[in-house]
Amino acid sequence: MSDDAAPLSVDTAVYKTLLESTQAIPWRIDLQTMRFSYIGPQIERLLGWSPCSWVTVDDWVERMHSEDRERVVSFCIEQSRNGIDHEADYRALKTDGSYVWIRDVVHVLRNEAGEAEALVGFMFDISERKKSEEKLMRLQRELEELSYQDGLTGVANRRLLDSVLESEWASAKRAGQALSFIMLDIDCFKLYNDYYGHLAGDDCLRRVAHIVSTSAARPRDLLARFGGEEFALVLPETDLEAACQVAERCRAALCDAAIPHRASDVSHLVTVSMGVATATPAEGGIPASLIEQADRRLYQAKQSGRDRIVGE
Ligand SMILES: Nc1nc2c(ncn2[C@@H]2O[C@H](COP(=O)(O)OP(=O)(O)OP(=O)(O)O)[C@@H](O)[C@H]2O)c(=O)[nH]1
Repeated sequence: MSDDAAPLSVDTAVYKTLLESTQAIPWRIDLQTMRFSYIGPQIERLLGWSPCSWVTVDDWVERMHSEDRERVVSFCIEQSRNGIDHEADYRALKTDGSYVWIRDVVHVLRNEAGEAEALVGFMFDISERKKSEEKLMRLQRELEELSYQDGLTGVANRRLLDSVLESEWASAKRAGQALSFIMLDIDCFKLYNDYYGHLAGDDCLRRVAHIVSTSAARPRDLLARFGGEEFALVLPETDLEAACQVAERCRAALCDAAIPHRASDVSHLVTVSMGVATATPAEGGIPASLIEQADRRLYQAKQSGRDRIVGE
């Protein structure tokens, strides 16, 4: 601006016009009476409530989603009492019963003596932003789930198995309880692929995964694809005898499913071999030792003819 420019005339009407032409909705609350001394007319376009229906702070509180109310109101009261500018996100009720996400940006106004005398603020409609945030969070969750899932069978993958085994090992150690692990391998699966084709092999893997998952049904039991045609079951708070019973259930369920395997050396149906191991984790032990033991027993099951369970 040049030195000889005319001074700007400060006109309340100009400010009012400016304020009321923004997307954001301005408001003012007198701290002594806790009443609205002003609210922009835009509020009616956004929520449906006419400006004259915003009388006291209770109108603001009552038109807030009940799930947000306690958090937002206590936060805003606390900040206002301490004379701190603040922001709060909440869902505001519309006259049609739906809700709009609002971000309220609040500034504490003080008198000349420095005492807080009013709150002024702007309400911003952040519904679109919230929708994008929620979508992003949903995508993130899906991505997380996918990164722990075996793409072919839909059961947990090796990564999730390792992390669950680690945490179950720690909790078994704390509680002094048994933790069991079953390693399960489909018999003569190479011959299955050779005979029926790789796609049928994939389908067989999916069916076996489903059957085994229904045989170990406690909430903390975990079935994972260990790799190739091998699956693993983590069974917390389960001793060897109970784990062998779970293994037996898997075998019986597979037998009931009667998936043909004409090329098998063992049977005319798909069969599995299993190695079962149990530990009561102690100081110094590691989860990998449980996998190794189950793997050794699985090898014994294969060596001694397949279609069997070795648990000791
Ligand atoms: N269809 C399909 N086959 C797979 C997959 N992953 C591994 N395999 C096959 O599984 C077969 C495993 O063969 P082997 O390790 O020789 O074991 P096996 O033929 O089951 O013999 P035993 O375990 O000794 O009874 C191989 O032919 C792999 O190609 C998969 O995702 N889909």
